[in-house]
Amino acid sequence: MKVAKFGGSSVASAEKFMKVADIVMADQERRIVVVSAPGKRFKDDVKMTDLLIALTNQILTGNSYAEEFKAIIVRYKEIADGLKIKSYICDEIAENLQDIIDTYKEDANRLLDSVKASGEDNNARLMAFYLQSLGLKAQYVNPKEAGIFVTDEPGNAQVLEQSYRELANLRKREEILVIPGFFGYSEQGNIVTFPRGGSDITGSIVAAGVKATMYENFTDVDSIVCVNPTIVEKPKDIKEITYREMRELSYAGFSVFHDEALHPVVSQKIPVCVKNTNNPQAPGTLIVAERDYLKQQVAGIASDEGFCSIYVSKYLMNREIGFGRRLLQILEDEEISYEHTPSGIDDMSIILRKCQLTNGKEERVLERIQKELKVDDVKVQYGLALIMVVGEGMTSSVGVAAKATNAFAEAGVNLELINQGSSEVSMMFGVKETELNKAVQSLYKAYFEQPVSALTL
Ligand SMILES: Nc1ncnc2c1ncn2[C@@H]1O[C@H](COP(=O)(O)OP(=O)(O)O)[C@@H](O)[C@H]1O
Ligand SMILES: N[C@@H](CC(=O)OP(=O)(O)O)C(=O)O
Repeated sequence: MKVAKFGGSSVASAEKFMKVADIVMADQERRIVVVSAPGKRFKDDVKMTDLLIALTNQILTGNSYAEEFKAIIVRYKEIADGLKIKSYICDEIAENLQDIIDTYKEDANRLLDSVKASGEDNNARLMAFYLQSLGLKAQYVNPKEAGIFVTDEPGNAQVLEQSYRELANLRKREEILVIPGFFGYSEQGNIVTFPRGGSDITGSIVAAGVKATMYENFTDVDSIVCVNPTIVEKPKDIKEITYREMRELSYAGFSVFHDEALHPVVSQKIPVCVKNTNNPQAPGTLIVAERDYLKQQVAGIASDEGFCSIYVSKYLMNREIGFGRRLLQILEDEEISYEHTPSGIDDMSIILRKCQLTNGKEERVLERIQKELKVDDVKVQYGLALIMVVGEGMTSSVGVAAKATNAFAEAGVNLELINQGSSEVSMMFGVKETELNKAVQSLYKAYFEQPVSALTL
């Protein structure tokens, strides 16, 4: 049994729905289909989830939401009309959305989560209806009925273990089951969404629950490529990659697959295959437990902008017991999450996304660090980009790090920070945002265009 998840780009229009149906019909093993809300049809299009967020904002600010509501229904209607399926389904979608608004309009968090979830929910109903219209024995299954139970944190759900037991029952069902991605139900009975891009997570949970032989993740590219394709032209495809490598790369910038979508399938070693809805014959990228890394130690180079660093220095910091804890406590008090904390004898830096320091948090944090920790210096440096070089073979190989530093030197890029050691499969580098492209291009050349020369220990 295979679980096939179709991302927003694969269900964005009637034409894409038809491709999905062909893919489902081409393999009898594809028994469970997980769908996202309609995504972008062209570069500047707006995803359904963003339309739904805009609708919620209008409601919460007390403004008229008629226009936003209409735009949502029009998107579904265009799909339904293109598929020549009965238009009453769109009336049902409109009623369902209005019900959600009326029920939750006094509770901002619940309203937002329920409205966002309706994007996938209504799309799954539409998909099931379409597959039925083609004569397939297909059935929409709500996540509550399927048994997807999650923590009660709006917009940030995590799966509860009991879900896997419940989901196992789906194996007995004979129909093609269509499940909406992106949300589950809390034990309190609330609809709760995963973080953005979370339909990948639903697909993985369902695959683990039914003990699928394969989790197929359909998107709009033939395979995952080893570096951001907007920085390097036509980079190499990744044919095979391990769960650990993929998680690191996803977290550090490969937005094609959600980093939290690996954990559920890892313990059962269910292979994940990322494939193209527009070219399903292409083999795609296989994500597995182990790979032969001797031929290619580095699997990929991920990068992302928008970071900053809080630099703190104090003479004899190393001897001050509890300094690190008190520093991080200040961040915790402000609900700031950080990424890395490289440190020296008298210095420590905290690397975080710059969006974490908005709404006066920067001023408050700096003041408290200065006052409570009596530091010699504290400052924030903006414009930082992080690059993550990831590969299973790296820690057991000589010369992999040297290749990176040589590549930075050749590109004339100054390294702001290096962090290696905590992770067995990655090395992290910080550079100025303005130097990011040069740095990544040079690293790509070093790791993917030159013959493997590192010695294996
Ligand atoms: N390393 C990468 N390899 C392939 N695609 C990538 C990579 N990094 C980012 N992407 C982008 O991810 C997109 C697919 O992800 P996403 O838009 O979330 O798809 P979906 O709508 O199917 O969920 C691709 O179109 C591509 O632009
Ligand atoms: N629709 C949600 C969830 C999701 O996974 O979407 P996509 O498959 O388009 O990444 C979002 O936009 O975040």
